[in-house]
Amino acid sequence: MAATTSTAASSLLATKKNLSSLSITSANKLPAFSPLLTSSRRQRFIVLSASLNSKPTVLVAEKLGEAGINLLKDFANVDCSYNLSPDELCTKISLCDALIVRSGTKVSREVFESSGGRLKVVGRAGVGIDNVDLAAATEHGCLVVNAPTANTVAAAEHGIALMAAMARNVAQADASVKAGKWERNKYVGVSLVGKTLAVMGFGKVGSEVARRAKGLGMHVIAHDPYAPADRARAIGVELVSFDEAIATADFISLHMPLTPATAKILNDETFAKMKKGVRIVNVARGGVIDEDALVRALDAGIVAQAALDVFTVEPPPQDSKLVQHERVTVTPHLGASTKEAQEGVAIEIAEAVVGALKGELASTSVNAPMVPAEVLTELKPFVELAEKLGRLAVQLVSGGSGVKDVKVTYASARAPDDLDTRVLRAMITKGLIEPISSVFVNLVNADFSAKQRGLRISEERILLDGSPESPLDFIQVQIANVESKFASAISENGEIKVEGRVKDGIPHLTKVGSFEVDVSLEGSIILCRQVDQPGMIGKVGSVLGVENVNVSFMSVGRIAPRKQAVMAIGVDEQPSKETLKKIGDIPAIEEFVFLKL
Ligand SMILES: NC(=O)c1ccc[n+]([C@@H]2O[C@H](COP(=O)([O-])OP(=O)(O)OC[C@H]3O[C@@H](n4cnc5c(N)ncnc54)[C@H](O)[C@@H]3O)[C@@H](O)[C@H]2O)c1
Ligand SMILES: O=C(O)[C@H](O)COP(=O)(O)O
Repeated sequence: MAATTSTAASSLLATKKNLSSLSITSANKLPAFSPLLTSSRRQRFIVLSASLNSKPTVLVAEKLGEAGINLLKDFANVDCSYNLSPDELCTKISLCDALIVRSGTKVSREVFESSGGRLKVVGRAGVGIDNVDLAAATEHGCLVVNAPTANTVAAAEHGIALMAAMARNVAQADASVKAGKWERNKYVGVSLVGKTLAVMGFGKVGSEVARRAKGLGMHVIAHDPYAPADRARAIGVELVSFDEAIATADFISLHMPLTPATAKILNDETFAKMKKGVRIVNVARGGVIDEDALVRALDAGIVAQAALDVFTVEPPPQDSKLVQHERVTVTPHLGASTKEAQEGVAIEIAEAVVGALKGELASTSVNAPMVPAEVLTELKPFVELAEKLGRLAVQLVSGGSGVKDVKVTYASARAPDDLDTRVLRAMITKGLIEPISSVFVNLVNADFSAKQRGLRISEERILLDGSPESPLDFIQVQIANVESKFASAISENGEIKVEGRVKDGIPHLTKVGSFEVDVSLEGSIILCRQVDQPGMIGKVGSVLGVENVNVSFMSVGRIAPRKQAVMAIGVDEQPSKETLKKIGDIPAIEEFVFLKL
């Protein structure tokens, strides 16, 4: 199934190469982008199985709830292979369309490279995606989705459980009783009520921890540079600076993602700023704490106790000083491990992966724009228009011109923040790149692919008066600093210009250079410039008719009667080279180009 005939939504992720430029002047000289992508980075196209009759294959590399597995099986071949070594994963992946992991599998660049372009989606059955090389996924056009909500409560409950257990020495006392001791004085704890808890990272888990801690009578403050103050206020939590949070807290609970900015955010320097006797809970990621520094802070008495569910290396070495420390309570990354959370996560991720394999946009995508379904439905014909304008524009460029600067103009009566153009830009990029390279472009890798080629795409809005019922009036694509194989496509300002609109749900080409035309963007198009005179439509039409090429649409745009005109002819079939030559031989035809959509 060609991308041009797939649904708009499926063409966003499932894409098909469509090498298509053909012109009598330079049939094989395609315009070069600069710098060119090295061939090793080029990707093969895969048609997702929804458009073929075979089922896709999903590799489930870590234990997933049964409900999720069943959902996957309805749509795909499911290979549950746990505990694969990195090499085994790389070997298997070339046979898989999707991969589902939890936190225990490293989805490295090698995995994407080994997939040979077949892997279309990685599903992280949980929140943290620090085990997935997102940059590599994006470069390979592989969508990454996660299951961000189903384990929130489980993680928050585990954080609270660890905090309470730590404060009352539950784990240590349990071990002591089981060892035959009865040490009531040794395990006197501290109370939670009235204590200050600093929640570091006020996202989904952090907010739920804060809510519960307030219920326990704690004074809760939070630090999160990106959290809205009104959400914190609504829960009765004050947002404070990092330094204030760590300096005033009796308990610090970590709930931020592991990123370059948060790695080892608790270290010697920051421990030194804490209140003596502070207690630390970590159900986020081990890497946010410098674990050696934590041992030093425990030994120095700065940190009274720590309760840890996560570690820099999992499982941690058995002789880890931190794990063995008598004032440290540990669990083996159990935050998300409740029956309820695991069923929820399994369903959430299975639905996201199946949706992505069907070419739908995922609402939990991590490396692609998340566009609500209703917005996408409204944009659907414009998505198609955008890709086709990109395809047409680039095919008008003379070979060797080096496409670098593309300006896209959206004319709309909608307010700028009421029109999400990310999908449109991605589709224009796809249209610009695919006809002249072997790279496939989708919503995930469009910006990356453009950047790789030094292709600068600038966007501009024209705000129109009137009713904003339709999201867009027209889209214009201009390519600057290039020569055209069809000189009439160059507008007054010296740029290749094509413009299109959606009419009755169908994308139309409405302007080429300075010439107004009107041809529906279906099939392919022949553009001819001729001297405006009677009989031209008939002459070209009869050449095509003799060759059994069906004309779907014809439109003539002219500057003035009997002067130059551009004729746009929509054709269902691709005319042979001989047919195109016969059109070129018609005396009044000054130039023409065949463009494949
Ligand atoms: N132990 C487990 O089994 C378990 C279970 C669920 C989640 N988690 C982990 O918990 C963490 C939070 O998960 P979530 O679902 O709440 O994610 P989330 O994205 O909803 O929240 C993370 C919050 O951290 C904030 N943040 C980012 N950088 C920060 C910084 N430098 N300082 C302070 N805050 C910062 C973000 O603004 C966001 O509000 C993640 O690391 C996740 O992987 C662990
Ligand atoms: O980020 C998460 O969702 C948690 O750390 C859970 O990880 P898990 O799926 O490996 O239990």
